[in-house]
Amino acid sequence: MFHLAQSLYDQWTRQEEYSVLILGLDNAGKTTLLEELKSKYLNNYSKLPSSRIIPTVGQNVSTIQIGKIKLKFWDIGGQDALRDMWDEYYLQCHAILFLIDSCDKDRLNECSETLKNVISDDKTEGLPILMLANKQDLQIESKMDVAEIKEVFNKIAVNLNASDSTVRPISAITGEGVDEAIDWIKDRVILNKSNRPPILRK
Ligand SMILES: Nc1nc2c(ncn2[C@@H]2O[C@H](COP(=O)(O)OP(=O)(O)OP(=O)(O)O)[C@@H](O)[C@H]2O)c(=O)[nH]1
Ligand SMILES: [Mg+2]
Repeated sequence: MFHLAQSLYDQWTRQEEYSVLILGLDNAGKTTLLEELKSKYLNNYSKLPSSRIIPTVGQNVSTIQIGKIKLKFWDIGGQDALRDMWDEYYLQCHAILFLIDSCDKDRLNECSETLKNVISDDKTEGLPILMLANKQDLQIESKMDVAEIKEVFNKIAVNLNASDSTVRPISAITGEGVDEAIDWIKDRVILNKSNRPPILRK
């Protein structure tokens, strides 16, 4: 009887945990975004100043609580030589955040080809993909607006049959658009949970 009660209690108190991969070219702002998430959603966390964020070789991981679920973020290095390792994470994740540097027109092609590789991998099939047009706070001439970025990136997602995707503006530095991005991800991983079930944590 005790064991039954214990197992029911365990089931009620367990929380669903979903993994979210943060991908994008080097310099897109992935680690800056993770820092912003930690400072917004973790108690007593002081954000690293931008000057102390260095290019990622490997990964940074952090878990935040959003309502009743946990979102575990994996920020992976985006340098060319590191991108071959991304696919090792695909089967374990529940959603992808793909960051685009809105001010780097010169690398738009490299960026879109990189996204194509991610979406066309069988292991990402059916995953929600949120494309974030980052660095919207910068007021420089070369900045692409969200409509321009949508024009390129929505087409990629549609042509490659990404099941659920959208493009949103964001600034990882000021935090503008971050709550909306998290809401989108939270809703989508829950909607997709029969395809990619969460891990249950005590
Ligand atoms: N103005 C502005 N600068 C940003 C923003 N996000 C990131 N940056 C800057 O962009 C540069 C690269 O940021 P990172 O967070 O290190 O980029 P990353 O995608 O993690 O790069 P890798 O680790 O090499 O893959 C840093 O100088 C950041 O301060 C943003 O929203 N606005
Ligand atoms: Mg980084």
